[in-house]
Amino acid sequence: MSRRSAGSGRAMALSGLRVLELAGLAPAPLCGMILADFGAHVVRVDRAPRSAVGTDVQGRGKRSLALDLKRPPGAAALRRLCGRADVLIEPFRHGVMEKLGLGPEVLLHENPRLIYARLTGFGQTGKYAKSAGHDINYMALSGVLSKLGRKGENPYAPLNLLADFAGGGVMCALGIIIALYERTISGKGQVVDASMVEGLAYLSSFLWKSQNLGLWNRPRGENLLDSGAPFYETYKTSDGKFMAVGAIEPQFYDQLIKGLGLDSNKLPSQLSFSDWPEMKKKFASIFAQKTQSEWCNIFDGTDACVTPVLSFDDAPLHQHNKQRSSFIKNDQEEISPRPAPLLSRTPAVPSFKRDPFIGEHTEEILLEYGFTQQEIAKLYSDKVIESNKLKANL
Ligand SMILES: C[C@H](CCC[C@H](C)C(=O)SCCNC(=O)CCNC(=O)[C@H](O)C(C)(C)COP(=O)(O)OP(=O)(O)OC[C@H]1O[C@@H](n2cnc3c(N)ncnc32)[C@H](O)[C@@H]1OP(=O)(O)O)[C@H]1CC[C@H]2[C@@H]3[C@H](O)C[C@@H]4C[C@H](O)CC[C@]4(C)[C@H]3C[C@H](O)[C@]12C
Repeated sequence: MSRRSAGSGRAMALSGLRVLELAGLAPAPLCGMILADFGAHVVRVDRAPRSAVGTDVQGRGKRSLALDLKRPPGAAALRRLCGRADVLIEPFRHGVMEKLGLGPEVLLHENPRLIYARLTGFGQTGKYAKSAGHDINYMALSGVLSKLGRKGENPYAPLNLLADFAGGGVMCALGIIIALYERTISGKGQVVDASMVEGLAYLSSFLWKSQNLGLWNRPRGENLLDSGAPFYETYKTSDGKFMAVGAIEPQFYDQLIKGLGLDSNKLPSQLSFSDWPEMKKKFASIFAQKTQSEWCNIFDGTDACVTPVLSFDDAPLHQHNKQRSSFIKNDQEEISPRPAPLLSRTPAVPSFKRDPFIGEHTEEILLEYGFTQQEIAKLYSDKVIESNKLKANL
């Protein structure tokens, strides 16, 4: 397969890599989208019979094949596809793939080079391996949720960003890349058991390993980085917007104090925990006196570590983000973040086309993977695959 991405003419880091992503909820689609953004040929294997609408809003750069895995010819078709793929991403709880006869021992036996990535909440073993769950449950089990939240309040889940996407989608992509690198040496594939509980726990290594520093020994919401400190907080401005303050180091804290028009000689020391609640009130009353843009005029260009809290409407329009083209607009005028990180020679070149409809590429994918027209016709007549050309052409 070409080392160049279709349409862009530029080489991408993962060009030529064949990925099969079994359609799932949120984390696996992100994992597949990252690989696609960096040049992999990602096929999303959707369910047939297909539902009226898909749930994948992260289908950028992917193609869709609609296949009924519950029927033996459908499972057999996936086995054949896996025979020619580099990576399989499966997002079901433990046991589902085995029940379909598509467990790792089967697929790796047929293609020993396959990277079989299993992206789950609880992992492949253990008491909860077969239990349903969502981001908040995985966060809870990792220990991390207990650290999140304001003083006196219940633990608070910051959307489904941490377990689903950081500990799940991104960690799984990392596992796949590590396994692919190792395959260049051994020639062998392997199973990646990507548990979101463990992915997030690993991500929180800093919290675990800094416990002896005394950074977290106060109750939730009363520590340095968990909204306890006045210099690591958000503050409302006079126009109802917010500023984010992260002035941790003394030299940056001094600049914060200066920008707020305060005299450091008349204030308690920065790390006087008992004064933090009062200092917060003081900072809040000062921030409330000016608009967000007035505060930006004061703090931009300083090292006070003060930035505006931007809405989704405002973030793409901010001068800094515009200067780096940090957000992109696709052919449907939808705005989303540009893939990160930026690679100097082989950056990601995200697709600007709309996401695929379920089953839009069924036939072309099967042909590409070596199925004959007769075999495809049989799969159609057996109702094992579906095509969605009509909708795609509307
Ligand atoms: C954004 C919303 C999603 C929120 C995410 C949430 C916060 C999360 O945490 S996601 C992470 C969930 N956990 C995991 O992924 C861990 C691993 N997986 C699991 O544990 C489980 O899969 C499960 C618990 C998540 C689900 O369990 P379930 O019992 O359903 O599934 P499994 O046991 O795994 O088994 C799967 C079965 O399916 C069969 N299968 C699979 N593929 C095929 C196939 N090709 N053919 C045939 N059969 C197949 C398989 O064999 C298994 O069968 P058995 O059970 O018999 O063994 C979004 C949630 C809803 C979205 C909205 C909605 O969709 C409507 C709109 C749609 C529109 O397009 C977009 C807007 C929407 C409003 C949409 C918006 C968002 O996407 C949502 C809100």
